[in-house]
Order: sequence, then structure tokens, then C-alpha cells
Amino acid sequence: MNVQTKDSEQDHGYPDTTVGKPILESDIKVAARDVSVFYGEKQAIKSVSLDVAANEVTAFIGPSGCGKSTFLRALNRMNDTIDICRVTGDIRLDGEDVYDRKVDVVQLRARVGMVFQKPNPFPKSIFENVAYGPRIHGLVSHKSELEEIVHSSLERAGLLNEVKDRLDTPGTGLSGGQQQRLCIARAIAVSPEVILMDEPCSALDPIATAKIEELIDELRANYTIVIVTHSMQQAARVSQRTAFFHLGNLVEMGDTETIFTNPEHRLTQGYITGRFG
Ligand SMILES: Nc1ncnc2c1ncn2[C@@H]1O[C@H](COP(=O)(O)OP(=O)(O)OP(=O)(O)O)[C@@H](O)[C@H]1O
Repeated sequence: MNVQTKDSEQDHGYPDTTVGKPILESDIKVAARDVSVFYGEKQAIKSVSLDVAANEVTAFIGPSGCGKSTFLRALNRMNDTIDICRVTGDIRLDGEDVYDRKVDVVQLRARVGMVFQKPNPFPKSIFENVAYGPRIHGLVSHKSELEEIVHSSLERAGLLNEVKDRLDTPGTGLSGGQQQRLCIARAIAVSPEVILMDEPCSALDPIATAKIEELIDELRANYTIVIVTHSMQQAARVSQRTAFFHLGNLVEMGDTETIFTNPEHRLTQGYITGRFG
């Protein structure tokens, strides 16, 4: 393939570039503008602007330490839990300022749920893992409603059939892949709009990974998903849009096919063809 690329390093500061199919204004779920993230003096994200489209899977890729997880965590203010971390710029969810002082972060994290690298079920039963969120958010008034939410969340997470006869056994007794689907069920149970996934398959074997990838594809009908992944194959398989980060900068973002077949920047091309990373 002969791809024409720009040498973004010469364009001092990797100008953010959108390539391929644009996102319609009406489809924007999350809009980030000029977002910078600092850990103390160190700047981990440098003035990044990008849009996340509703009901799509957006993949964040880039070499280790480029800031993918930091940027992901900025989207639901997970970074607030780190004392030395400071976020500047503007992040909007359906047009609402996520960092507005009036925002209740607990509510925000229900709207923008998160699934982590290592499955982290609570040391409680399978049922309680999923029931916990709806209960603390006051989403149910009857036991039957709670049971309905637990069942439908496990169903949507593709786990119900495997666990329906042992809902009162510990979530930690499941296999790694099942635990990760339990964590997805737990995120779904509070009716999120966006699900952030930080390398959700990195601790899983190929079969469990394939199941999660299938699930991600199904979930996008109802949710907006952002996934950080080290696997370019995974980004290519599951996402409709891909953003490539390098040293805290967004180098370019576009529909996944364009990013993988016709990137604008030499750095993107180098990374996706495995020349560095
Ligand atoms: N809690 C923290 N305190 C200080 N620095 C941090 C913290 N978390 C991340 N960093 C730094 O911020 C930069 C970006 O890290 P981040 O984890 O976001 O990158 P990443 O692209 O997700 O990396 P990886 O692919 O290895 O997970 C790195 O230099 C990292 O050392």
C-alpha cells in the first residue's frame, strides 16, 4: 500500500486531525475541547479536542504512556480521585459541562460507567454485584424490580445463562472472562449512556476476549462505548472510530477503516504497521 503521510513532528505539536467520515453534529455524545491533564507538574494530555459519536465504539490507541487511560478517565471525572491530577478544557456530555461544579459525580459516573483492565467484582454474590448500583442510586422500589434489572443486565452482558442457577454464589468464583462480563453487567445495571472500557480484555484468554468483543458489538446498539486497547486488531474489529495518541497529543482520529488503511500522519502509519510502539 502506498500511503501519503504528513510528518506531524515537523508540524510542531501534532495538529489534531480528523480524517475520513465526519461525525454529524446531531450524533455527538461527548465533545472534548482543548483538554489538558496534569499530574502535578507533568502534562499527560496536551490540549486534546475530539468528539465521541453516540452508539458507536470509539477506540483509543497509541504507545504505552501516551495518555489513553488518562484521557478516558477524564471523561467521567475518574481523575478527580487522584489528588495531584488537574484537568483543564471543556468536556461535554450531551452538551452539559461534565466539570461544572453543580455536577454530582456519582450520578455522572452512573451515566458514564467504567469497566477496568482487571475484572474487579465486589466480594459479594453475583446477584449483589449487579444489584448494588441500582440500589444505591434508588432506581428500584420493589424486590421484583431489582430482580428484573439484575436478570436483564446479566442477559445483556451475555452471562445470564451461565450463572442463572448460582446467583447467590460469589462473583469472585467466576472465570476471568465471566468476571469481566459481570463487571459489564454491573455497569449496565444503572442504565449508563456511555461505557468507558480501559483495556477490558488484557487479562483474558482469546476465547473470553472474543466473547467480550462480540458483546461490545451488541452493546453499541444501546450505549456509546469508548475503549482503550493495546491491540490494533481489537481496535479494527470492534470500533467504528479510532483516535491515535502519541506523547499526550491526539495525532489523528477518524473512522476506523480510514485510520487503518489511509492515515494522514507518518506516526499513525508507523504505529499501526508495528514500526514503533
Ligand atoms: N496517577 C498518576 N500519577 C502520576 N503520573 C501518572 C499517573 N497516571 C498516569 N501517569 C503518567 O501519565 C502518562 C500517561 O499515562 P496513561 O496511563 O494515561 O497512559 P496510557 O497510554 O494509558 O499507557 P498504557 O498503555 O501503558 O496503559 C504517563 O507518563 C504516566 O506515567
